[in-house]
Amino acid sequence: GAKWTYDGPQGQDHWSQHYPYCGGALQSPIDLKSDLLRFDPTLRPIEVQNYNLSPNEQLTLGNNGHSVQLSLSPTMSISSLRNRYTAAQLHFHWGSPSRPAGSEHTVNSKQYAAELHVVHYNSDKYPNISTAVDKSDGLAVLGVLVEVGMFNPAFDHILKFINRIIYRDQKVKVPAFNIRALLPTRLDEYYRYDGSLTTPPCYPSVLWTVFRNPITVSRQQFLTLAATLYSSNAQDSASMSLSNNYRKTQPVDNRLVLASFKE
Ligand SMILES: NS(=O)(=O)c1cc(-c2ccccc2)cc(-c2ccccc2)c1
Ligand SMILES: [Zn+2]
Repeated sequence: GAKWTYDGPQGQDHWSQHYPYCGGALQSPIDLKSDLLRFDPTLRPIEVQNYNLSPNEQLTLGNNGHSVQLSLSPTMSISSLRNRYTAAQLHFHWGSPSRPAGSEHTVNSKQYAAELHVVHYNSDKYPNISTAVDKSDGLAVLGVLVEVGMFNPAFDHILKFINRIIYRDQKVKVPAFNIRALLPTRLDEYYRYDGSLTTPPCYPSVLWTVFRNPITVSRQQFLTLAATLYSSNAQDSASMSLSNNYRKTQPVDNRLVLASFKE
């Protein structure tokens, strides 16, 4: 589709001109405000299957100009939802080297340094992700807030290859690793709401699960993520840094935002 950016003339305030859903209802991300939350005791712990991939398996790490994304094995899934959701890819959103605040979801207006999204599609109902992406029960995304703190060994399985994909459309095969290690320890504490893709075409097709507890990466790891990639391709004369690739929080309107835990 038409190229879109996070800032400038094709920036997020203009997305709806080419992508009408971006100006519609059920948009993501949102601010997860305590006084909005409703505790729901029926929300079960998230159960993932086969996230512990073998290093003999290879995944594709790529720079799509808007984020760094890692393809995932179709043996991976979420098994605790009404339907089975099969993993497709994971990617990140982050701030900039000078401003480590680039998460998409915020908690009581606090913006974290970055956010990890693990994208799954409803494989009980749809044959592949392309048919699922615009269906109201099509996608389930696990959101993980990222803050700067302790070094994260799992995150380094991605970072050590990032200088191979500095330009848009560059890809590299990397050994798989335990993707579960990128999630927080507790999968029983999370926020849950109906939302959308946070990038164009902004389809309102995502069952969002944002874990309460952030993961940490070291300051050096954050700087590597935020300062290495370009959104421009190798041929472009003017290189554009890939940073601040987060959408601003959207109106909650009359949506229910559930929490699996009591504050
Ligand atoms: N942020 S997100 O989770 O809502 C998201 C989901 C998917 C997505 C991916 C596969 C199938 C279906 C949806 C793609 C992106 C994306 C990010 C950067 C550039 C382009 C697209 C972002
Ligand atoms: Zn995302």
